[in-house]
Amino acid sequence: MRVGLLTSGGDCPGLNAVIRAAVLNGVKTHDFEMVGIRNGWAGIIEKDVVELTRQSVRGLSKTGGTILGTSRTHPYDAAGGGPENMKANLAELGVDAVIAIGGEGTLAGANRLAKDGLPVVGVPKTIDNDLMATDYTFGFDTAVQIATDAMDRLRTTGESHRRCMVAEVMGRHVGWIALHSGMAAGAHAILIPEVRTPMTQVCEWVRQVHEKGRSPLVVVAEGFIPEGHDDPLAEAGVEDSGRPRLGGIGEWVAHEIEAATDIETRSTVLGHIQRGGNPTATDRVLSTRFGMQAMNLVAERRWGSMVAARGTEIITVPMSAALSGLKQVPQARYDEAKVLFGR
Ligand SMILES: Nc1ncnc2c1ncn2[C@@H]1O[C@H](COP(=O)(O)OP(=O)(O)OP(=O)(O)O)[C@@H](O)[C@H]1O
Ligand SMILES: O=P(O)(O)OC[C@H]1O[C@](O)(CO)[C@@H](O)[C@@H]1O
Ligand SMILES: [Mg+2]
Repeated sequence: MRVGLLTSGGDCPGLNAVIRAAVLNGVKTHDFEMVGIRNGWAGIIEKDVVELTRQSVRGLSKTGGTILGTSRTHPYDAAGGGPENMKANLAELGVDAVIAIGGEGTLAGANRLAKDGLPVVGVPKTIDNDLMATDYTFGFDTAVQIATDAMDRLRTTGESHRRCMVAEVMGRHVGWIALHSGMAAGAHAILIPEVRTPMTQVCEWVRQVHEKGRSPLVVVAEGFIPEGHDDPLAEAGVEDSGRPRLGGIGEWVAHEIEAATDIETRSTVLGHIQRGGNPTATDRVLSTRFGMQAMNLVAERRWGSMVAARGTEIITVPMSAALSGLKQVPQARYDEAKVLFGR
């Protein structure tokens, strides 16, 4: 069999480790030939592929980004897309199966294509960790580690000046990165999209900490919805696809805190730094196990299914299971963290 791999949606540390593991397992266990499909679904539409050999994936698991490139090309709406065109292109390229590595948008497309008769299996990815049907996605641990390191640094400069420091982290719809990095760094308040924490409460926590002679650290997820607003702040506007480009909440929160408490406050946006660079060891292991198992699913012709993590096991679930909603931070997890807020 000749198997194509593609990465689609935002990049994420661990994508290259998935590619390497899938290729090694495909070649060594199943005697498959492997090709990389460039730039997500666009590579099938444009018939843009590259041979992947054992040598070409050597040393990849420790590297960030994706060697295949990525895009947000829509497999149905893009010119030249649609299941019939894509089937014909795969046949022309001699590709018998596709492993699609992506988030909920990519998996929705992959699921639809599988229903329309394309031989596709999925691998879930996102730093946000918001996909249902899997306990964790690779990239999340790396993002949390980067954010925690950054907050440790914010705390030493904050303590020196007795300032309040606000860190804005990624998390479009859910607050997993904010919750875990904030807890790891000993934050005095964590604000997430799932919980409408009032600013009076945040300012109270900040005051309590400052009165004890400490520098308060406030962590806010980019998707946190501030009081008086119906949606998260998107100061950079809206993309062509209609998706808001989030950002600005850290500055908003800092301004509110300073105005209400008179405590000098600074904000930092961690942004794409959280998605760049080498994956942590934990993410390399998860990605490697996902990549190997995805190739086993191809060998079993389990089209429409995807790999997932449950506890310490790698399991197989229907792709539709990842699309039934977002995996939000449960209220109980937020309440648990709240005990640590304030003084
Ligand atoms: N229901 C759908 N059916 C087919 N294609 C879809 C669907 N939803 C989204 N897509 C396509 O998949 C692309 C990838 O989705 P998206 O941009 O949300 O990234 P993702 O894979 O979810 O990763 P992330 O959001 O974590 O960056 C979208 O840009 C869009 O072109
Ligand atoms: O890289 P882009 O297209 O600006 O996307 C940013 C979004 O991607 C993610 O990193 C992952 O979905 C979100 O946390 C963030 O809102
Ligand atoms: Mg998405």
